Amino acid sequence: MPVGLLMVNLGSPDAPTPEATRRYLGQFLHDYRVVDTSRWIWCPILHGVILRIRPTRSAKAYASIWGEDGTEAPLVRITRSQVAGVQDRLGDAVRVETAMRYGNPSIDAGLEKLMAAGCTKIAVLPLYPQYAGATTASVYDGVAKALVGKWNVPELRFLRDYYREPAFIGSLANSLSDHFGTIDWTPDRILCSYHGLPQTYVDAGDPYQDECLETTDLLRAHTGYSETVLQSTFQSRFGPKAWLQPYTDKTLEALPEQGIKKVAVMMPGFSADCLETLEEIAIEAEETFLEAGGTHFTTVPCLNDRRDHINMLADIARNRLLNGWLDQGE
Ligand SMILES: C=CC1=C(C)c2cc3[nH]c(cc4nc(cc5[nH]c(cc1n2)c(C)c5CCC(=O)O)C(CCC(=O)O)=C4C)c(C)c3C=C
Ligand SMILES: [Fe+2]
Ligand SMILES: [Fe+2]
Repeated sequence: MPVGLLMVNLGSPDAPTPEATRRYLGQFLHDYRVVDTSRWIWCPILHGVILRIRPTRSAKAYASIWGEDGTEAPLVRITRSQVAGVQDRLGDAVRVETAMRYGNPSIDAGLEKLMAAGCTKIAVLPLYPQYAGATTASVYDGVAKALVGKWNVPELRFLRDYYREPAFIGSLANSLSDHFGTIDWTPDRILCSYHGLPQTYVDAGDPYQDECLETTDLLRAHTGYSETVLQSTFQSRFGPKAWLQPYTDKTLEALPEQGIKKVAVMMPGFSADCLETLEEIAIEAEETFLEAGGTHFTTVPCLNDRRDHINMLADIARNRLLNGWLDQGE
């Protein structure tokens, strides 16, 4: 019997339409790990305002980045490619499946496939380098929920984070130098832009901010870039509360005034390109920076299906999740 590996990312709408985006956002924004406000307060806001307005706006943004073939969102397509690469490296003893925390292919469907293939041991690899309650822990919840009511639950292992892996930091550094090989100018500043989180979540004990800042420290140590050149910022603010700072958009607006006119943005918290990297940064943030007086802007692609990234994911699956399981002749 093979052992199972479920690789999980956040998820996207099934299509870049307001209806599909409403379904996806409705599932996403009902997750307590994502929005912890009392449902007496949150549900009227969510159903009465957000799910009426945001799906149309978000669907337009999704349409601007949806692939040429139009079948799947970039995040889902890239995750499938990562899964195929990891499957290739791990061989037949491991059955690897793709899952999304929200939308499709769902965690329920991924686990069903693995169990139907006879996997009684399943490892879960959330594709988030840094832990956050809103992402990694939510995957734990999604897996637990999918097993409610099952008589025969598999043996389970989860990966919590992998930002400290030298091969992860090495892949980020390689992706940066590969990308710089494609442009004919040198950035004055490189932003490491991480998805934000409400400040209250971090105050309550979420270690996400520390793990992001440590990722940038490790990358500085690896590349030799100074604190002034390689800087951490936080993007994708949602709602009126304070989120982790400095904000990426505000930083980009302010940099040209300080004489910093050539900027590169990389996103070491995203394992695959998605709406937040391809639209918010590569389209919106570039526009913000150039309008504020910047002259050169470039977005470094996420690690996606780069060979060093896939090798790293296969290695951490083998060494930190599947260790011991593969030797048992299962
Ligand atoms: C990488 C880590 C992520 C964290 C941490 C995270 C927290 C978080 N996100 C929202 C709200 C939204 N995020 C949205 C998209 C989105 N978020 C992540 C990753 C993290 N989110 C990814 C990879 C994506 C892209 C999905 C895609 O289909 O490409 C969206 C939806 C898009 C939109 O309408 O703008 C929302 C909403 C909150 C509230 C939160 C922390 C509490
Ligand atoms: Fe609701
Ligand atoms: Fe998000």
